[in-house]
Amino acid sequence: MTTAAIIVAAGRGTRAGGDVPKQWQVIAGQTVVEHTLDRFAAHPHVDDIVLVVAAEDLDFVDALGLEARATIAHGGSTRAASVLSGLARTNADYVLIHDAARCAVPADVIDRVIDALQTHDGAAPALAVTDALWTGAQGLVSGVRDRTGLFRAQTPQGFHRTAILAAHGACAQDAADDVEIARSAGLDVAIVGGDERNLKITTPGDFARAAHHLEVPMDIRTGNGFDVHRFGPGDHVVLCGVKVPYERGLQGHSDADVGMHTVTDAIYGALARGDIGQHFPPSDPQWKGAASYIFLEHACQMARDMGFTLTHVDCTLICEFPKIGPVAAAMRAEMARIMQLDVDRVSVKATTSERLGFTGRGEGIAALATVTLVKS
Ligand SMILES: Nc1ccn([C@@H]2O[C@H](COP(=O)(O)OP(=O)(O)OP(=O)(O)O)[C@@H](O)[C@H]2O)c(=O)n1
Ligand SMILES: C[C@](O)(CO)[C@H](O)COP(=O)(O)O
Repeated sequence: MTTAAIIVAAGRGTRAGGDVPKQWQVIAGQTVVEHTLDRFAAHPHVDDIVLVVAAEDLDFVDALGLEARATIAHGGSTRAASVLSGLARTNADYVLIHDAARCAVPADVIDRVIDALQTHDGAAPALAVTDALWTGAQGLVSGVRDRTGLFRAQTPQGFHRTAILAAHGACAQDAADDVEIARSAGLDVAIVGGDERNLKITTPGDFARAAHHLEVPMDIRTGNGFDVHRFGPGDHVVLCGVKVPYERGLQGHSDADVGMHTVTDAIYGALARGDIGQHFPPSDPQWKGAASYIFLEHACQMARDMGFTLTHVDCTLICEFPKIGPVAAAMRAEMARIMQLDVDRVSVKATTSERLGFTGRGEGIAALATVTLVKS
């Protein structure tokens, strides 16, 4: 059995307000329609998607490249007409008719509708009314109604395609939803569990409520860096942006700031965007003697451009001399300034290698770094 989602998005959204109809407004990083498409595209039992849009909204479809994500159908002046237009564009066995404006529909609601279609002509999610129900007039409560057996209807409303197509054909007037049309044709429609997150954006306040339910997956990345520079003639070294007097200097094409290079490489690593040599080739004369903050600022800007926030940096310098302890606070402050980070998110520490190896013999300085980047 095949299943198609028919997402109706041809309304004008008059109650929601805004410069464009609600389904084309952006919440949580993308348009309402794109969130809704994501939900159905990610569902393992949905084989096909038909998106029904108003003819005057085709520019949005083009701009967002939605033809690549769904079959596009043209909507009508009523919701029922839009549904009928969508039904004409699929041959699937089951159809799930869904409001584009319910953009946070959870996958298990879709599951329950599809499951119930194995034993019913139709199935739709709903929530039992739990609040007391009153009638009112002139600002006063005029009566109480029994809430027993009352439900708040949601979508997707699922049906055997041929059955709902025939029901629409036989229904002369508009209806609130497809369940009403199905029932007027005598189809049995099962009620399955709905979900409060499956709200329909209807009024302006609903945008923030829906955005709250859209789970934007957090992307957390760590990157590591390692670098070595050899000692040579000189009277100071530059480490993590701080000039430290010493009897020798570090050799390198740039200012040889081994700490800053290591952190820069760690950021490129977390972004999977190569390394410092790739962005600033040693063969390029313009970087001869360059201050290394240029490299670090480039990596930080690249992270921002890719939507990441740098949240933490830990850099370890490995050397016997010069002693790092007295200048570590200045190094943290300078690194934090360049990276636009709070200083309590920047660690610079040092260790010796117990006089072992090239760092132990005082031939050079090595540095290690770990950084954390977050996109949410
Ligand atoms: N002629 C129509 C009317 C509505 N819809 C769609 O049906 C869903 C539910 O309708 P509703 O929330 O009432 O949307 P609008 O008609 O756009 O809202 P309003 O009544 O505030 O103008 C929405 O996704 C809407 O885009 C549609 O495809 N075609
Ligand atoms: C289909 C529906 O979402 C069920 O709750 C609803 O009927 C759509 O539109 P309405 O105009 O807000 O009733």
